[in-house]
Amino acid sequence: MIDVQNLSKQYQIAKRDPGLAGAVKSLFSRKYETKQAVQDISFQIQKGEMVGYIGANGAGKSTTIKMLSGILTPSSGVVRVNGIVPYENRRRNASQIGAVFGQRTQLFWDIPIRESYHLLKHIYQVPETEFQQRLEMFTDVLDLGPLLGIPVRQMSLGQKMRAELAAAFLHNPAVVFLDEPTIGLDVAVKDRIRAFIREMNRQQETTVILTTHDMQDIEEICNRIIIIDGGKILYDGALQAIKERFGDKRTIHFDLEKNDGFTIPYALATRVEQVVSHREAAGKSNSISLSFNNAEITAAEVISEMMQAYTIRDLTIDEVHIEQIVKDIYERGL
Ligand SMILES: Nc1ncnc2c1ncn2[C@@H]1O[C@H](COP(=O)(O)OP(=O)(O)OP(=O)(O)O)[C@@H](O)[C@H]1O
Repeated sequence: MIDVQNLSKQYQIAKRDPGLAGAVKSLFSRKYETKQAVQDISFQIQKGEMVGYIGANGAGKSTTIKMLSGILTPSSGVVRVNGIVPYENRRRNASQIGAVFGQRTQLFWDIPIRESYHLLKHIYQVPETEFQQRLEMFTDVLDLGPLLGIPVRQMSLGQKMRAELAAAFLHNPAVVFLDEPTIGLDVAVKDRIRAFIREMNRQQETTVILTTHDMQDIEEICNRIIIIDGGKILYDGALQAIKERFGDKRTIHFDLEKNDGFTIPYALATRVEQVVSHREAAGKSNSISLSFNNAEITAAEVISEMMQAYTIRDLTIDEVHIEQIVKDIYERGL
């Protein structure tokens, strides 16, 4: 379905000296520097796969997706989506792909979304009965009923995102690119969106490429992940395999009675690491999170040592999250 071979993309960035003098100088002689955004990546994605394309900010995710959707032309390498070279056949490629790009909308801003859907039906030449069936199913799964008569302009972020997803799938594309489809949404809307994506994949075998920083999205939707860093592929494989490989990682969150100058108990010092979890980040000052490898030390041992050194009010043990795994890979390599 998707074939990417030795794909690279460099951007030319105009360089300018600071200040007014620099601005004037740049009018006469421009200097450029090259930014290597994507560097010699290759992968194949089969029909019906749901792949998480993940990496830190600036890793090269959007650049790759833009090349797959035909918005950008690669500097070198080959891309084929269903046999089509996207940037050479943008129109043909557009009919077989759907996309949701974070904050951007493909719906008409000022007209009720029902009308936008009808326009998309004409643009993509979707037969009437198929259109009606699909719209009915989308309305049901995405709870669009109360929104059909409203323009995007008047919608909340969660409502807009549901409307966008329906638009992306309306012409039953073979491949859908989803860029942060659940960002900033509440848990109920996230659930609905994830269920919708899974349902479309189940019914239509839609191939889905998902870029997200939300690891829950990945865990609930994808069975394969590609991790990109500095424009290069760091890992490409089953989500489960990487979880098993790094699955010995555990984190325990302790709620301490007092926390004036916490230090890791001596017996644990070389085997556990203090990490900043969302609790500490949220300012829960008596919270301490310790991360360790279960193959080196058991949770029971960590808890026992902590209980000897501190008065503990409560504790929770975290499951292995792919987010932590990815962070580890970034920091320490595979
Ligand atoms: N139009 C552009 N001109 C110059 N450099 C660019 C351009 N677009 C992206 N870059 C650079 O290329 C690199 C990869 O950017 P890209 O947008 O693909 O990253 P990303 O993984 O999608 O990041 P994010 O998670 O922040 O969206 C970054 O260093 C970025 O600064």
